[in-house]
Amino acid sequence: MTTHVFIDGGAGTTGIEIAERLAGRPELSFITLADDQRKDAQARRTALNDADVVILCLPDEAAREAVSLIANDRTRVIDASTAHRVANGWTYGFPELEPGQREKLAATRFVANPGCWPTGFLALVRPLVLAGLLPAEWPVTLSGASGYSGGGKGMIADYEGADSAPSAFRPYGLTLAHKHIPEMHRYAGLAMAPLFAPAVANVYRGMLVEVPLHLSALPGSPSVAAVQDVLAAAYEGSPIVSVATAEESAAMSGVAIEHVGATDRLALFAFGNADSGQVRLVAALDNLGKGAAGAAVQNLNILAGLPETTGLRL
Ligand SMILES: NC(=O)C1=CN([C@@H]2O[C@H](COP(=O)(O)OP(=O)(O)OC[C@H]3O[C@@H](n4cnc5c(N)ncnc54)[C@H](OP(=O)(O)O)[C@@H]3O)[C@@H](O)[C@H]2O)C=CC1
Ligand SMILES: CC(=O)N[C@@H](CCC(=O)OP(=O)(O)O)C(=O)O
Repeated sequence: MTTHVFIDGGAGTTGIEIAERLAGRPELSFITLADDQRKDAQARRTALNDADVVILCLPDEAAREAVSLIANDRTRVIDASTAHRVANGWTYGFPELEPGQREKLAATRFVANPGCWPTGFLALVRPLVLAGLLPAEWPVTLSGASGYSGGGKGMIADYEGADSAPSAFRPYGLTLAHKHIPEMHRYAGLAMAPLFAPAVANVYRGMLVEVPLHLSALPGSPSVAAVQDVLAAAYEGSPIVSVATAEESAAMSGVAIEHVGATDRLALFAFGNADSGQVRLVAALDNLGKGAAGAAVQNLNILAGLPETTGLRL
């Protein structure tokens, strides 16, 4: 059976990446709009209602509008924006979040694709909370750097425009109220919202997310090896998420923002020091891969009952 797919916002950075991943898949057919129709509400309404699955690659307001234009009880939605990530009636599109999440996604009509930063953060922190190694009450901080394509067409123009003079490394989110905090707070299962210190780097794509922890101050003073074991067990057998072994991490002198390249992989590390009882948890991903388009395609596969990695760049 053919699944009819409409990518609303298909001319944008994430939409183009998704279309590239879906091209040539015989089990899918695509509804497309001419360039002069892609922001026309009537044309979008028709496409949104004709599709079996729509993937929204739009600013938040346009994503909310798209959902309001759906007037049937059949079309399923994968929203790449921030609009519905903590909204009632939506299922968070991170299948690796915890046991059972994949099954919830397979059964839902409305999927909220995670933000790129939360993807790295939740992959590192959620298993530790579930295992009881990190108490829910613990104050957690994350920092990191993103490629500038994370800011979509607008930020790409800022970095690549003829008159632009981009900074090599630029911390932002300085009001400590970044739009990704609510989803990180909720889905990590933390009592306190994490303190988030993001930065944008002068590279097109790629992302590093880091969570430092004083293990010696945690209840029971868990070892670096215990952290490593929990992460390895959480993603054992995953074709997408990898956890470097202690030996692999010990042999590394750094992690590049380009570590996974333009793929849909998510690579996790626990760099620790047993003497100091400290660990730096690091996630490396492509903000446009597992951070956006790869996750949307993974979710589409789950909704359609297809092998989860079909079309992914691994
Ligand atoms: N870039 C990333 O790394 C990630 C992005 N996301 C999210 O995905 C969504 C898309 O982001 P991104 O692709 O980066 O953004 P872009 O700015 O690159 O693309 C957005 C697209 O939406 C189009 N658009 C805007 N308003 C409307 C409308 N009313 N009707 C139809 N089309 C419209 C734009 O048109 P036009 O071309 O004319 O401007 C553009 O093509 C956002 O919500 C973003 O936050 C999520 C995770 C990561
Ligand atoms: C570098 C940069 O600006 N990145 C974006 C996040 C991109 C992303 O994850 O998209 P959503 O906006 O859909 O969550 C930001 O921090 O707002």
